[in-house]
Amino acid sequence: MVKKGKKVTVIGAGNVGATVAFICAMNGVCHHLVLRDRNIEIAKGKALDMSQAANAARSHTIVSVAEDASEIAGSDVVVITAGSPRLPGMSRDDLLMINAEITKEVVADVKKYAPDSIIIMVSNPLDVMTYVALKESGFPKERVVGMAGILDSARMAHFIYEKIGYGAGQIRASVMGGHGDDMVPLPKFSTVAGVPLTDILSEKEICEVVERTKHGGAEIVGYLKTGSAYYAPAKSTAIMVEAILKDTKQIHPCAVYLDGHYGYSDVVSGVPVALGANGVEKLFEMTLNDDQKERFAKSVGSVKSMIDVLKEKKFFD
Ligand SMILES: NC(=O)C1=CN([C@@H]2O[C@H](COP(=O)(O)OP(=O)(O)OC[C@H]3O[C@@H](n4cnc5c(N)ncnc54)[C@H](O)[C@@H]3O)[C@@H](O)[C@H]2O)C=CC1
Ligand SMILES: O=C([O-])CC(=O)C(=O)O
Repeated sequence: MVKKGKKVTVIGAGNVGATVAFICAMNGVCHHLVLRDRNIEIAKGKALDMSQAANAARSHTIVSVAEDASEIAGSDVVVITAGSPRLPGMSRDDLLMINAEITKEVVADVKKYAPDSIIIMVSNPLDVMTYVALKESGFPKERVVGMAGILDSARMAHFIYEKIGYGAGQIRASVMGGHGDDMVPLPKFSTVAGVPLTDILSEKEICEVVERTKHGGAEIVGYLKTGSAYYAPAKSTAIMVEAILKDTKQIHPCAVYLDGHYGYSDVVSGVPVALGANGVEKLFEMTLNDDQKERFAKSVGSVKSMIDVLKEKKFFD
């Protein structure tokens, strides 16, 4: 009997989505990778190009296009990157209404054709879109998870490296909270090969790293002009896909539904979770000091206020 292979669908074959697909195809993370986009021609061209790259890489991953939504059936993981990116001068929150409508539309297909999948949400504003995906799919909270914390932590690690000039690849930075201007970098939980960051950098240098991390996305938008970052976002997303498909149960910061955790309910925010075959296998509640609690409260509050805007507009009815 032929064993069923792992299937990953990426909805939104733009910069982030296509790069996620490319990384997964090159690394043979799944057997079948499906691209879906409202622009079918672009998706077809990219799928063909990637299929040829997979052959060059001797990867077993088959890349195809779902011209009809029904072709996403049987997906183990669905990555949603459909939506508009921001342009210079915009905040992620400015994408709220346009991307909420797109998310609602594509999640309806996921609910109908891939009801047993795990959704990895990427579109911005990330925490609110993860909430929208959860509510519109009706999936258990463990099967809807947003990508942001791995990216924000990687950015912080890079900025730490730029300050100290050594330890590349050994820096473990920690960021929690929402993926917005109020995100919560945690220098006290960050280390370089186990050496606390607070023993390596001065308070002023740490403040500079924290501020640059908070605006890490905008910095890249400022250079690219026509959209936002995609290499680090795509790699961060592929790490989540792999953790789920390989059932690694490794701990990553991800955006998940809080149900009393850290004292918050009915909201999504970034916290450390173990990812595995069931999606979010475990959520970790870290002991925060007063400053960290205050910053986390502000971040959760920003996400809640956007969810309230959607509720006021009767978006979920
Ligand atoms: N969570 C995070 O850390 C990050 C989130 N993002 C977000 O990811 C999203 C995608 O960014 P990019 O790939 O750079 O944008 P992009 O514009 O390159 O790609 C978006 C794709 O979505 C497609 N699309 C739009 N509506 C659709 C629909 N209804 N059905 C199917 N496909 C649809 C478009 O045709 C396009 O190909 C943006 O919202 C961006 O803000 C980007 C980087 C990091
Ligand atoms: O900055 C943006 O708009 C895209 C994003 O979320 C990021 O790169 O962190």
